[in-house]
Amino acid sequence: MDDFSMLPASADDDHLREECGVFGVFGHDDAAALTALGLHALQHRGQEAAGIAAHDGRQFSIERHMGLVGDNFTRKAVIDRLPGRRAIGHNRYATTGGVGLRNVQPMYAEFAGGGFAVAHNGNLTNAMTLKRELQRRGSLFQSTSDTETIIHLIATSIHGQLLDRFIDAIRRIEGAYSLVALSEKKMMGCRDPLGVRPLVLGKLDDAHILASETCALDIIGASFVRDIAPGEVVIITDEGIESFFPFERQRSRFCMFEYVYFARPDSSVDGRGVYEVRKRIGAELARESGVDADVIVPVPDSGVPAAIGYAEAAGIPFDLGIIRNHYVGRTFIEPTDAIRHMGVKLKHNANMGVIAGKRVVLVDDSIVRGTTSMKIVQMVRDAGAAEVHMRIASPPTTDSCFYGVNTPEKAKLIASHMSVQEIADFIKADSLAFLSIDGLYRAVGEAQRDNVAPQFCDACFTGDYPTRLADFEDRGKVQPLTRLAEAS
Ligand SMILES: O=P(O)(O)OC[C@H]1O[C@H](OP(=O)(O)OP(=O)(O)O)[C@H](O)[C@@H]1O
Ligand SMILES: NC(=O)CC[C@H](N)C(=O)O
Ligand code: SF4
Ligand SMILES: [Mg+2]
Repeated sequence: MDDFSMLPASADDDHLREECGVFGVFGHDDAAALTALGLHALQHRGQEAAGIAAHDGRQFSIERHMGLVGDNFTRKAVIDRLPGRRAIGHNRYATTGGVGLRNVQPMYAEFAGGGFAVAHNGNLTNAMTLKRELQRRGSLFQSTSDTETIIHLIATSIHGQLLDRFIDAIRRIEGAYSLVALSEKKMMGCRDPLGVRPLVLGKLDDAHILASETCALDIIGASFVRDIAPGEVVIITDEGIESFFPFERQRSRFCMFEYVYFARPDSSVDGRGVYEVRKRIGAELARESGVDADVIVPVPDSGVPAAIGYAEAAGIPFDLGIIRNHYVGRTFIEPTDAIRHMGVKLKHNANMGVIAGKRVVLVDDSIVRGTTSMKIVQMVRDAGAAEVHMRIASPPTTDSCFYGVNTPEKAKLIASHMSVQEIADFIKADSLAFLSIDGLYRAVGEAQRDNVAPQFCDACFTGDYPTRLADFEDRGKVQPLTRLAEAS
């Protein structure tokens, strides 16, 4: 039993988790197969479940499965069940509602005007509030996901045309959303007015493609056309592509953590190459808090580009002093404390030859609860390091995300209640330093953070949320809205 609870809700896991990936193809004979490939490239954004909805000009077909794309969408029989030249897909890591199949996307509904499927990356901060209102007016929800709210808002809109109903719906939701949707005649894409989550437009022959990141265009050989702009709605039909801006223009607030951790390094999101930004982050870190050392060692995988940038700027050799087991996923779930403590060893091991007798600088992208850092510092010491210095390629993570990244609640974030020195003592490092917030802004090409009108969302480092958090403020007053066990 669970309610329609808004994150942070991942009380029992260790790390920053993923978010979601969205993908869509309009106008290609192999639409479903291309979507499966796109989702495979976006697998790092969500590993709990995946789904594809296709349309063949006559009817919709949908396949939604728990687990990885590679385990569910590689068989020809599955792809054959998704006929048509249009398809959208989704990789999920839950942020609102449980992990069960009924919350897996794309979500599908039948409106008076026809079928409609939608895939959402992000998290709505007023979904619970809207859901209560919609239920009072008679809406019957089938899931506990925030995304379903969008469907009910479209269904109950007073407007006639789907585009007007869609715009009506997105004007009522708050928070972060990159959406890809499919109706009988159109594929639609949009980003929330602050552009918190990424969405790019691509082209493959005559087909239009929408994807969370450019790595999903690369895998199918599509060319990158442009980013969808914050607050933009694109409508793709057989006649071509049209663009609408239904919101008042405001300064965008793209998620800084996409650059720090989430996006794939070979992607470009919101106009910047992720790998280059991460290397610049590492260089800023070296300039801000350099230390005498013999070797720079990344904590794989996400610490690697920053460590390369650090090593280049510091003029100290880079080496792979920690090896990662690739058969442990990015989000290995460790259900108990005892197993959790084994967890990091399952994933990482020290490469003794690189470390023994050396003064080591370890570079990781972030510290969430401190579990990874503590284990890795110990591992490197056990491998014979003379000194172990930890350098973190982002500021301390002090606040939870409400915009589609599954973070532990604030109290579980080590930096919410410990100073840098206290964290250094906790992880038993000889020294510890985080990147400054202005260092992070410099790495993405800004002179510094504009504290009056910040150029990015950086709320997990600053607590400065770019939208109101209606549901969270309401928490405690809200009764559970489902009696159905979440797993079903
Ligand atoms: O302080 P903690 O709670 O231990 O979390 C921090 C770690 O979590 C993330 O890595 P993760 O192992 O999730 O993924 P990665 O392999 O992509 O780096 C992040 O890169 C840090 O290494
Ligand atoms: N991480 C995400 O982007 C999740 C999308 C949506 N909020 C869900 O929980 O399904
Ligand atoms: S709070 Fe952090 S992770 Fe969430 S959208 Fe903002 S910058 Fe990204
Ligand atoms: Mg990591």
